[in-house]
Amino acid sequence: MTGDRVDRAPSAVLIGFMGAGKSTVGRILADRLGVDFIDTDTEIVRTTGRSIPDIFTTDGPQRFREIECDVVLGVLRTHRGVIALGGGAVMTPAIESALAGHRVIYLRIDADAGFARVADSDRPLIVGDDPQTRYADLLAERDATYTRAAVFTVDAAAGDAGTVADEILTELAHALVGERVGERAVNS
Ligand SMILES: Nc1ncnc2c1ncn2[C@@H]1O[C@H](COP(=O)(O)OP(=O)(O)OP(=O)(O)O)[C@@H](O)[C@H]1O
Ligand SMILES: O=C(O)C1=C[C@@H](O)[C@@H](O)[C@H](O)C1
Ligand SMILES: [Mg+2]
Repeated sequence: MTGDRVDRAPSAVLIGFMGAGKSTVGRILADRLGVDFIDTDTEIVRTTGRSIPDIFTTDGPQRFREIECDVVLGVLRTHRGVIALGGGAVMTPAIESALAGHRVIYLRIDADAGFARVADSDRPLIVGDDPQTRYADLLAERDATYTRAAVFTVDAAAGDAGTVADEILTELAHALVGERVGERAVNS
């Protein structure tokens, strides 16, 4: 990354499956870095004036992904703080491509721990018959994409949300040193 790139990029982008803690940890991370936090799911609700379950059930998953893509690409262009992406955002190829070169962090959760965190929620992809199997299948389908899109992976069940945020801070410090070394090599 050049110096200009670092100045204009978000500080960090959190990705991972439903319940990994992107929204919760992202807010703490932003606070500790002293930067703003934005959650693209919240941004979708704010800009459409509708709930995510409503968009999914009324307009369908494809329309949700189109809205999500517009929101995420816009946020990546303009936000300088920490960004938490919706759990399925990276599965849209245009979003995965747009993440290249950013400090993308995969919060990895296993299926049992992750499902326990979201079982009582209204997340539209885990309603209906046998949501636990659906959760595990979808996570297995997506894991390789999350891993590929990320600069590093953090265990989302390493401790409470503050502990996970601290893990990320440690890894980010290493990544930043790598970026600075890369910059010096480019500029020398
Ligand atoms: N490290 C943690 N330990 C225990 N519980 C956690 C941890 N991180 C998050 N949680 C809890 O798990 C639940 C889901 O967290 P959160 O909404 O942040 O996940 P998410 O990754 O943003 O999910 P989604 O993709 O659906 O937006 C919340 O109740 C949150 O308090
Ligand atoms: O994993 C997913 O596909 C989703 C996760 C949530 O963050 C929301 O973006 C929505 O419920 C879809
Ligand atoms: Mg979230």
